[in-house]
Amino acid sequence: MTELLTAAQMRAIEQAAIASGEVTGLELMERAGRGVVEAIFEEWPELATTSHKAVVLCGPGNNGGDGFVVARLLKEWGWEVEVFLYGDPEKLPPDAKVNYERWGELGETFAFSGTFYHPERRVAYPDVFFDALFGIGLTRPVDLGEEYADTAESVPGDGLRGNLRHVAIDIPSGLCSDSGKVLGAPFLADMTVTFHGFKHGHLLDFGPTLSGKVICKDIGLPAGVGSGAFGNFPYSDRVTSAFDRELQFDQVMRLAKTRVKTPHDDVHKYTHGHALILSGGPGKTGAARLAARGALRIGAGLVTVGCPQTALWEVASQVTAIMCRPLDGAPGLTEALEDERINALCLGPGLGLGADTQALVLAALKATAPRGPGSSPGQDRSEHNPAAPAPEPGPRPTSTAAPAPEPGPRPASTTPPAPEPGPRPARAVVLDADALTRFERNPQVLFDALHQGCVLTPHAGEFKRLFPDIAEKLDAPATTGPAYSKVDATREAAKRAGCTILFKGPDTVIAHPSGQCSINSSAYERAAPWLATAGSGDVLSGMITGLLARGLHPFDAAGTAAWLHTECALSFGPGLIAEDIPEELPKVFRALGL
Ligand SMILES: NC(=O)C1=CN([C@@H]2O[C@H](COP(=O)(O)OP(=O)(O)OC[C@H]3O[C@@H](n4cnc5c(N)ncnc54)[C@H](O)[C@@H]3O)[C@@H](O)[C@H]2O)[C@@H](O)CC1
Ligand SMILES: Nc1ncnc2c1ncn2[C@@H]1O[C@H](COP(=O)(O)OP(=O)(O)O)[C@@H](O)[C@H]1O
Ligand SMILES: [K+]
Repeated sequence: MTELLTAAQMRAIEQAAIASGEVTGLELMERAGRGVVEAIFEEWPELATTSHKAVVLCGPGNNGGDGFVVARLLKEWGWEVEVFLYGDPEKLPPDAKVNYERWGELGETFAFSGTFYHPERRVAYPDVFFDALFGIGLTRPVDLGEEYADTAESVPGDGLRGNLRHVAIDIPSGLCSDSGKVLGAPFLADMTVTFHGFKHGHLLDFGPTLSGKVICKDIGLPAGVGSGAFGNFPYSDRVTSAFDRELQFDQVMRLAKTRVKTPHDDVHKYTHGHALILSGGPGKTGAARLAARGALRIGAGLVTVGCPQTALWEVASQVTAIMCRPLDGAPGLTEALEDERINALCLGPGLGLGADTQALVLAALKATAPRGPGSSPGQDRSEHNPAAPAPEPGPRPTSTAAPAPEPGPRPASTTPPAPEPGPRPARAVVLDADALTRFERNPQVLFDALHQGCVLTPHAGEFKRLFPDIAEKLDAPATTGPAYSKVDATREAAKRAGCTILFKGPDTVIAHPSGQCSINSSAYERAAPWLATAGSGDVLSGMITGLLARGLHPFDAAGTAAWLHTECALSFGPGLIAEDIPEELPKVFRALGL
């Protein structure tokens, strides 16, 4: 599992390292520049063999300083290098100034004021264009004139680029490192070389589109924000992601191994939980059937579709391993839930927007709310307190399988596993689609009934209906950096709702009211745009429900299901329809060695 950094966290880590006396800012800058050169030679080995040409556009801060280091190293390697500086050399911060001067012993720096034209310009057709304009210090929109915009934004293959490779240092200029939003004219990179850790902005929103491919170079800072040596941020401030397919032996993998597979011989189906998926009426049962298939394939011991009597034959004629039962309205649901073995519910897909849906949701939440002192609905709606210690793992529900022993050795992780964000009640509920939209007029009614065993899975439209003020902040065009991000929005929503929220999209963000947060990125090597197909969200809801039935904590269930959902899409490939997702799970499990 990779930990992602905000600009402020990156600065705090750097400053702590510098203050400790172990490293200087100048050394870090040298390593950063060296990392960029290494990365381009690794990516394009042909660049390392013969002399090539580069243009480096440096900005007024330390990102510009990295650019001067790159210029010097390439010149020493025998390249022709042309350097432009946007800003006043006298005002460069100290480390950048030193590197400006070091470069000055090898070559000239041309002032960039909106044009790359210069009478003495020598490098007519560069092989690499380096963007060292702005990094994590971008505070306002980039506006450097049309010539810059043309150079920065030209799309690969449009004839302007030819063999010219665009390389962004740390983060493409114009991309907000915390939110992935665009501030002014953005730089469109073929490759971005970042340092120490990926930034939120590499994964969110426009981040993947603008970054091209992100390579992270170690610059000798202490490993991982969770290491405790420096940047010892509380869990409530951390964001993790398993976006790199080679990082499979991470927390997601461990969870999948220990919880999806149970290595005991004496288990029976009820030890794997019983999921109940509620369906809409005749002609509207497909979504619930998709969810049910997801729940069963991911490992729930039993899955029942509860539907109105009028839809019973429609459901019964199309399911086999999945059971179905008539279940009319809230009284019917309350009665069904007298069977305490039902430990996970899913409401929303195909449920419709009638009054019944609201009553069903409220009945489900009432019947599943944890009982006993200190466990009333909304108990997780705690105030965000970065100084608070990480929450202790809570007890597991008794009706589920005992956790399996840790799997065998795994590659060294940069961080210790995160503690679980508080206890979960014995019964958990996933609310999706119509179960969310039904509360558009009065979300507070829903929030008052939610409890910490719930997971809400809105897409952007549903999110806006429940959290219009938060969505407005998120959707507002960025005017300053760091801008409000999908991570900020999902965390704020989770705190307000008092439960786990999985905010869907290619950059799915999962947040718990404690602040714990992860991003399931379907970008870069995990890009699977064919997941945007009717019903794929229904399957995801079912997969989360299945993992909840297996006893996972809502935050873990949501993250693990989202990750597996993307894995299924990658494994199947283009042409996928929602029905294919659950059917691909066995193959994905096998590939994971389960
Ligand atoms: N501090 C360190 O020790 C290290 C920093 N490194 C580099 O330093 C970068 C961060 O440096 P800085 O904090 O100096 O920030 P940046 O270099 O990203 O930019 C900050 C400067 O740009 C100006 N600025 C911001 N947005 C602007 C806009 N739209 N138009 C015009 N000017 C604008 C600011 O006023 C400030 O002068 C990182 O991204 C990384 O590349 C690396 O060398 C690693 C070590
Ligand atoms: N471009 C994309 N790349 C990867 N996954 C995507 C993309 N767009 C949407 N998804 C995922 O596809 C699913 C769609 O869910 P949803 O919008 O609820 O659709 P439906 O209601 O048809 O089931 C979500 O899991 C979402 O994260
Ligand atoms: K940059």
